[in-house]
Amino acid sequence: MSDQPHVLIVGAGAIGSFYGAILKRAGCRVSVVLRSDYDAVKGHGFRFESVLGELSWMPDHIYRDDDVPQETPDYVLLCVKVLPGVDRAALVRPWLGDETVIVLIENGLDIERELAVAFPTHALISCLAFIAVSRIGPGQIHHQAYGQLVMGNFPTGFDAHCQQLAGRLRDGGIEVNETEAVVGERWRKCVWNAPFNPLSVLADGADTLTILNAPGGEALVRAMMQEVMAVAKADGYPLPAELVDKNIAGTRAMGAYKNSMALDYLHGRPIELDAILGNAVAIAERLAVPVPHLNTVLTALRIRQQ
Ligand SMILES: NC(=O)C1=CN([C@@H]2O[C@H](COP(=O)(O)OP(=O)(O)OC[C@H]3O[C@@H](n4cnc5c(N)ncnc54)[C@H](OP(=O)(O)O)[C@@H]3O)[C@@H](O)[C@H]2O)C=CC1
Ligand SMILES: CC(C)(CO)C(=O)C(=O)O
Repeated sequence: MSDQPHVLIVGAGAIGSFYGAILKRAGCRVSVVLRSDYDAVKGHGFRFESVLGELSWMPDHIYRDDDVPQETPDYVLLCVKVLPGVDRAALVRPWLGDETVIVLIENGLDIERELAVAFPTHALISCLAFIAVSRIGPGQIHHQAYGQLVMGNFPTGFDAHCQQLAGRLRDGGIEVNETEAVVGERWRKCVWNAPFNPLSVLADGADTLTILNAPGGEALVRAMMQEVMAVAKADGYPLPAELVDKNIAGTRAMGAYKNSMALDYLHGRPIELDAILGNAVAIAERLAVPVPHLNTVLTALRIRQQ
């Protein structure tokens, strides 16, 4: 791998263009594959308003979906929404060389398997993003807060590719927490996402405090968190009992917040219901763990989606 790694981002929306900006300022060559934002980014690059200061940047290469790559990337970052009917393996396949490392920065549970099965000889890195960032116009991004990543190889480990990528992200100013058990970290994050993201949609785009302060709201969130923790434990990833209290206190301290699913719903975009809640319920069914609250919320949203 070269001293100046080449990173290609498939799905350079809010998350992809943000971490692309960080890697660019850390000295990587960073290219993107774009659809709707192609003309805007070709014209003026990505424009950022960020709490980290000036992050606007111009990619080294800007491709459309069906272009032929001009150089083989060391890392392909996949940052599309995880939605039914989106063949994520097909999205990355044309851009991979034999040695290219696949990196996922996406929400959800059990979302790595599809890529691991399609590309068994490629190193696969899975990342969880703790950040508030959104695309506010073509090639225009608003980064409101945070930015840290949790990173590890799927299914386990933290290899030299992780070391190199984490080093570059840290050079660019981002905190990266290393994990040898990224699946357990996905469960930990899901304890927060599985109640708050779907409930915000059922509540018509509500923020976190509206959910918690509604009569019975906090009790429902707690019940859903407990159920996710029970499934995680049955799956081999026990989480500390105090995580629920910690999540509630942390969410209250953060103030009113609209998560990524609330924003998708409010903008009329598809929501990642299966990746975040459907997969948790599917694993619960497989492991015979009762999850009545998760099931009810999932079903209510599926009815709504129809
Ligand atoms: N935003 C946030 O604050 C957070 C997001 N996440 C997670 O990160 C992931 C990415 O979310 P986010 O960046 O917000 O989503 P965005 O919708 O902002 O970005 C997704 C991008 O993927 C692009 N895309 C989809 N299909 C293709 C394709 N075939 N070829 C090229 N580009 C494609 C979209 O382009 P187009 O416009 O053409 O559809 C869009 O630019 C999700 O899993 C989300 O849950 C996690 C934590 C926080
Ligand atoms: C954790 C949080 C709330 C933001 O990083 C998220 O995952 C989301 O908005 O879906």
